Amino acid sequence: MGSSDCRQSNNARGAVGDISVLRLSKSFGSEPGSQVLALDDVSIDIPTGQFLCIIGPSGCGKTTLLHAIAGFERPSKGEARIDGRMISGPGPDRIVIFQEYGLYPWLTVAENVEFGLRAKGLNAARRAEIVRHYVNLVRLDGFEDRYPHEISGGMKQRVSIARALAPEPAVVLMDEPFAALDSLTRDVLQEEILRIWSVTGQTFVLITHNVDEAIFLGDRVMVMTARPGRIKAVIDVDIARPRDPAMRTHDPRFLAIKDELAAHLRDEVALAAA
Ligand SMILES: Nc1ncnc2c1ncn2[C@@H]1O[C@H](COP(=O)(O)OP(=O)(O)OP(=O)(O)O)[C@@H](O)[C@H]1O
Repeated sequence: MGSSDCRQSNNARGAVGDISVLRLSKSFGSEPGSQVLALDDVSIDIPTGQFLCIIGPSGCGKTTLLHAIAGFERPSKGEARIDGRMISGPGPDRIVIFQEYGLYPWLTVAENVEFGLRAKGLNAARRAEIVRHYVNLVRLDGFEDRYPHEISGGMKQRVSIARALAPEPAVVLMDEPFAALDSLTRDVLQEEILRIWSVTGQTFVLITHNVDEAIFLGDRVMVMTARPGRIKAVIDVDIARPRDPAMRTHDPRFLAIKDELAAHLRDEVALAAA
């Protein structure tokens, strides 16, 4: 199965991955005095195939928003929709990739990648074909029979990416997926994720604390305020693709967006710490 086949099969399922968040608020806790307003009146549309990065101070509600889109959290007010349908729980059209790899230690690389396919009613030959494709996509050929404890952290995250993508969800939600990795591995995986996104045509939403990562990856970067999380700014990353990693130090537009983001974040981090 080639990359274009993968994109075709995504389309063939009719899973387009258009997300719409409308006036969404979320509070935690039931006692009036101890309620925490995590998200306040957040609205954003994420069209099919877009790469949106979310950045904001610690505790501002980034994960809560991602979980509302994933269907793990129900909004207190407002709504989130995918392809026009109200999100009321998790579904096969969305997948979350976490910072912790979440691999099954008793399964090999190939078996971990295959795991999400078992519920799809595919025969063993078809599953093996899909596993081969995704193992190749994350460049883990030759490591199919290794167990998680036999591979590096970067490779573990590649496995978790392959496992998440293999069932071909329309939307890929990532919560600081590279935060636990050293900076070199992180740089490599950023390029890998861009390459994968460019061939699959899926909608990607990625939370990060890293301004460079947000600009390098995103079509847009959404900056959130200190809690309660609101949208402070949504900045278009109007830099052509494919993007060269060297742009992070040289490209004037990259550096201008970085300054703009840093200014927004400085204010909010100061508020969060106050
Ligand atoms: N299940 C929960 N019960 C109570 N409070 C919660 C719950 N989940 C999140 N919160 C609170 O909601 C606020 C937002 O949390 P959230 O994890 O979404 O922030 P975040 O921006 O992802 O933070 P970080 O960058 O530190 O990961 C925080 O004050 C957090 O303590």
